[in-house]
Amino acid sequence: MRDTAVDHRMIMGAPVKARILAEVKDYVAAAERTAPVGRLVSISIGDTPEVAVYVRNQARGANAAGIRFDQQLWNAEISQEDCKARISEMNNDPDILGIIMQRPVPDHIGIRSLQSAIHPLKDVEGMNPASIGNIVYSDVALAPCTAAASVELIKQTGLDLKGLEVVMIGHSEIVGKPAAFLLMAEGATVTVCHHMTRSLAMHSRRADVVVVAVGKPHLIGPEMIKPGAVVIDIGINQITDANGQTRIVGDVDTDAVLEVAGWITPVPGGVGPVTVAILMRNAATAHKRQLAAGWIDQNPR
Ligand SMILES: NC(=O)C1=CN([C@@H]2O[C@H](COP(=O)(O)OP(=O)(O)OC[C@H]3O[C@@H](n4cnc5c(N)ncnc54)[C@H](OP(=O)(O)O)[C@@H]3O)[C@@H](O)[C@H]2O)C=CC1
Ligand SMILES: Nc1nc(=O)c2c([nH]1)NC[C@@H]1CN(c3ccc(C(=O)N[C@@H](CCC(=O)O)C(=O)O)cc3)C=[N+]21
Repeated sequence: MRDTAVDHRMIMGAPVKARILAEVKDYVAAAERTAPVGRLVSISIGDTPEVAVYVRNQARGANAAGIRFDQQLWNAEISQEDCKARISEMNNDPDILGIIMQRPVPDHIGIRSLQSAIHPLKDVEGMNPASIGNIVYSDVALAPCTAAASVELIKQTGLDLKGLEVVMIGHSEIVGKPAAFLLMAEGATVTVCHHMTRSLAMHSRRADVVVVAVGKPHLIGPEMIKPGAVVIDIGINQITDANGQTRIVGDVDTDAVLEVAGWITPVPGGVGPVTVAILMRNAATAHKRQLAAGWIDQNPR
C-alpha cells in the first residue's frame, strides 16, 4: 500500500486548504472590525446524497474561516419562478455575502438562468456568465472554485506555468473551460481535449501538466503520461472494488501513474478540499468588491 503521507510525488490538498483558510480567517477577523461580513447561503434543490457530502465540507470550511454558513434545502418540486424570486430577495439582503447554487438540480430547473440570477457581486462560485466573462479578460479573482483549485495545486509544485505545455482533458462549463482560461492567464500553452479528440494519449504524452476532469475511473493510465509530468486529477467517481466495497476514485489510475509522473494529486484528498478553500477565498474577494461598490456600511469602532 502506498504511503501518501511521506510520498513527495503526492500533492496533498490538506496543507493547501489549511493555508488558504488561514488567510481567509485573518481577512474576515480584520474586516469584521470595520464592516460586517454576511453569511454564505448554500441552496440545494431536492435531496441528493452526493451534494450533501460537499455541502458538509463547505460548511466546515466556512466554519474554519469564521464565515456563517446557511444550508438551505429547497423542495424538489419548487418552480423556476419561485427559485428566481428567492434568489432575487437574497441579492437584496445585506446579511447575505454570497450565494452557492449546488449542482445537480432537478430536470425541470434551468440552472443557467438561476446562475445568471445571482448578482455577480454575490457569485462566490464564479459561475455567473458575467464572472465567466471576466476570466476571458484575465480578471481571475472570482473564478470557478474547482478550476482555480487545479491551478493552485500546480503552483504547489513550484513550477512556473509560463510556457508549460498543459493538456486539459474535459471541457465542461463548470471545470474544463474555465480551467483552460485560468491556465492561459498564467502563461501556459493549453490544449483542450474532449470526447471527440482522436488520440487523447498523443496529446497527453506531450504535456508537462495534465489536468483531468471527465468522470471516468482509470481513464488516464501510465502510458499516457510523460515521465516527470504533473497530473491533476479532478474526477470524482464512486466505484465498487473487488472486495465489494464502494469507494471514491478519480479519473487517473493513481498507483500506476505515480510510477511515471513527477507529481500527482490523490482522490480523495487532492483537488476536492482545495475547491472548498477557494470558495472561502472567493467569499473574501466578494466582500472586498461589495465594500468597494459601497454595498456594505462601514462602521469603524
Ligand atoms: N473536485 C471537485 O471539486 C469537483 C470534481 N468534479 C468531478 O470532475 C469530473 C468532471 O466533472 P464535470 O466537468 O462537471 O463533468 P461533465 O460531465 O460536465 O464533463 C465531462 C467532460 O469530459 C469530456 N469527456 C467525456 N468522455 C471523454 C473521453 N473519453 N475523453 C476525453 N474527454 C471526455 C466531455 O466532453 P464532451 O462534452 O465533448 O462529451 C466533457 O467535456 C466528475 O467526475 C466530477 O464529479 C466536478 C466538479 C468539482
Ligand atoms: N454548484 C456547485 N458547486 C460545487 O462546488 C460543486 C457542484 N456544484 N457540483 C459537484 C462538485 C463536486 N464538488 C466537490 C467539492 C469538494 C469535495 C471534497 O471536499 N472532497 C474531499 C472528500 C469528500 C469526502 O468527505 O468524502 C476529497 O476529495 O478529499 C468533493 C466534491 C463540488 N462541486
